[in-house]
Order: sequence, then structure tokens, then C-alpha cells
Amino acid sequence: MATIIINFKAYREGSGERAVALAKAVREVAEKADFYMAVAPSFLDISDILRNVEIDVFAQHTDAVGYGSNTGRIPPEMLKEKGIRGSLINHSERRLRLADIEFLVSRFRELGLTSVVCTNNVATTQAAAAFSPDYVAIEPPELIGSGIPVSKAEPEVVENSVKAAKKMDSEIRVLCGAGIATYEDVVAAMDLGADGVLLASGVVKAKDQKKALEELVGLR
Ligand SMILES: O=C[C@H](O)COP(=O)(O)O
Repeated sequence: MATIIINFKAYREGSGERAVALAKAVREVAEKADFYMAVAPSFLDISDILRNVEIDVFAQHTDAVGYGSNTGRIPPEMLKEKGIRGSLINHSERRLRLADIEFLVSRFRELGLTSVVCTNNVATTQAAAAFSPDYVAIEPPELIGSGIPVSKAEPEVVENSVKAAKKMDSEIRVLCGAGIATYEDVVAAMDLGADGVLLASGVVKAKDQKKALEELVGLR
């Protein structure tokens, strides 16, 4: 089943009570859609969503630390403790060092958390795949938030990233993101070999988020 992860980022439209409402909408659409759907809300909204919505929740970032004297940092162990499914790692808006990415992918594996390592081109996708994360998510930063879908604007980046990742480890699932908003964009991504998409503004900033979700999965 293909994957759709919706990143709420720090958008006002996806925060506080609106985050819970959006997570509920994702859950309702996921029940009718032929996709695995998960959400990546702000840290501050994760507990409310876990308490109120039956849906897999991912963190938007995790720090390469353990429990201890790490002010303001979030170790993987805390995600596990809260029942969080996994995390985006190295999102272009929250970049990490190579050693941190390797540490997190390895620690996530030990803890049974799902790792989604974000990359910005074919070379970084190949490098990230060397750590065998569960997912890599290729997202050209210049298209993020643009409304111009990567699956149409830079199909070769998606296709070559899929090839590079699967050559490194055939088990890795490849998402693509940046500008994805419609079912057509999702199908185009999968035609290029992607196993799903990672998106934010196409849904979170939509006037009617539920309608945008239904359009995204082909229910409209
Ligand atoms: O995490 C999501 C990506 O940054 C893509 O964002 P976008 O869908 O707003 O282009």
C-alpha cells in the first residue's frame, strides 16, 4: 500500500485544536482511501492527537541524543515512550549532520521506530540509503511550498532517487515531496517508482482541508 505522510509543519492552520481536527480528517479519509496515511504534527500537538485520534503520528524532527542533560532536545526514546510511530529526520527545514542521521536511523531500528530520512537530491538520497532507513523522502527545497509538484517539475530527480535508493537497499521505501497537492501528482510520483508522498501546504493550507484530502487520494 502506498504511503502518504502529511507534515503539519508550524502552520497555524495545523496547530492546536486545528491540528486535532485535521488529524481526524486524515483518519476519516484514510478509512476510505487505498493509502497508508500518517501525520507529522508539531511536538506540542502530538499528545492531544494521540489521545483523540486513531492514527499513526510521526515527529517532524528528533535529536541525536539519549536521555540525560540535553536541554531542549528530544531523544528517540521519548518518541517510543509516547507511542509515536517514527520521525522525519533531516528535513530540509531542520537539517542534521551525517553522523546524526546515521545515529538516529540505527537507534530507531533498535527501538522499533520508523525512520523517514529527508534528502534534497539524488546524491544525498544515495548517501542516506546507505544507512538503510525505512523511508527516504526526496524533496528539492526550491519546490517546497511552491505548489509546483516535484513529480511533474523534476521527474528525473524522483526517478533517479528511487533507483539510487533501491540499488543501495531494495527494502527502502521512497517518498517524494514538494508541491504535491492532487491525486494526479500522487499517481505521477508512483509512476516514477515512488512508494508514496510527503506533503504539507497542499492540505494544511487548503481552504477546505477535508476536500483537499479527498482530492489527494482520488475520492473526488
Ligand atoms: O514536509 C513536507 C515538504 O516540506 C513539502 O512541503 P509542501 O507540500 O508544502 O511543498
